[in-house]
Amino acid sequence: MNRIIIASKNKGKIEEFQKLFHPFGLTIQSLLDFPDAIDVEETGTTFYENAQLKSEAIAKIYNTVAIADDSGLEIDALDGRPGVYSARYAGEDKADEANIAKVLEELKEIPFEQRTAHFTCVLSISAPNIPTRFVKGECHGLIAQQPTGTLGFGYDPIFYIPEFKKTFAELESEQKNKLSHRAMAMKELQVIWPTIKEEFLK
Ligand SMILES: O=c1[nH]c(=O)c2ncn([C@@H]3O[C@H](COP(=O)(O)OP(=O)(O)OP(=O)(O)O)[C@@H](O)[C@H]3O)c2[nH]1
Ligand SMILES: [Mg+2]
Repeated sequence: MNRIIIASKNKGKIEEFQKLFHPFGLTIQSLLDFPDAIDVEETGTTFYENAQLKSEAIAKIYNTVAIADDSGLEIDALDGRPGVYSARYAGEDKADEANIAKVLEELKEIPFEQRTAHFTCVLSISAPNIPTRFVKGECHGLIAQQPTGTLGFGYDPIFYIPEFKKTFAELESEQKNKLSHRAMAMKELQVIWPTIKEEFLK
């Protein structure tokens, strides 16, 4: 079995995974290829719990290897918010602009150098009747005072990387895919991939 399903409906994530999985030489599908796919309820309180809910549900339904990504932005001055609630921070319709506006409003009194934050990405890998495995990645930066850039998705226009003097939304996908939280989690996945391949892709 050389097909895996990314248990996600987020177009931004899926585009990144199509590139990040390129070296693995696998056929990558996502829930966007299955228009009737269920919405797995994210009832967990951690990235690990939510990723596991998504990958286990999809692995079971499609009888295949499924990888889920649960990720979010953790801002120090906001005690880690929006965290696991990043997608729906400003409401159930998951609107990126409204989420950004809410974060900027909450941080308006906080000086730039104190706006430290990081993205976290937890990937869970599931297949029927095999215990789920996890990898995690982080990427650290600062929250900008206004949105800049048009690339990427989510909070990318306000996530500023001091090393590049650019937000994620100003970086080409090749650059973001070298340093992002998702890229760091994929690096870990690459390390355990030989074992997983033996166990999961029989
Ligand atoms: O600027 C960003 N650049 C990123 O690289 C990134 N990664 C995650 N996020 C935010 O965190 C939520 C995840 O929530 P989440 O893991 O539940 O995903 P989701 O609900 O969007 O899709 P799904 O994979 O669950 O179908 C997303 O919606 C985004 O708001 C990002 N924002
Ligand atoms: Mg989600």
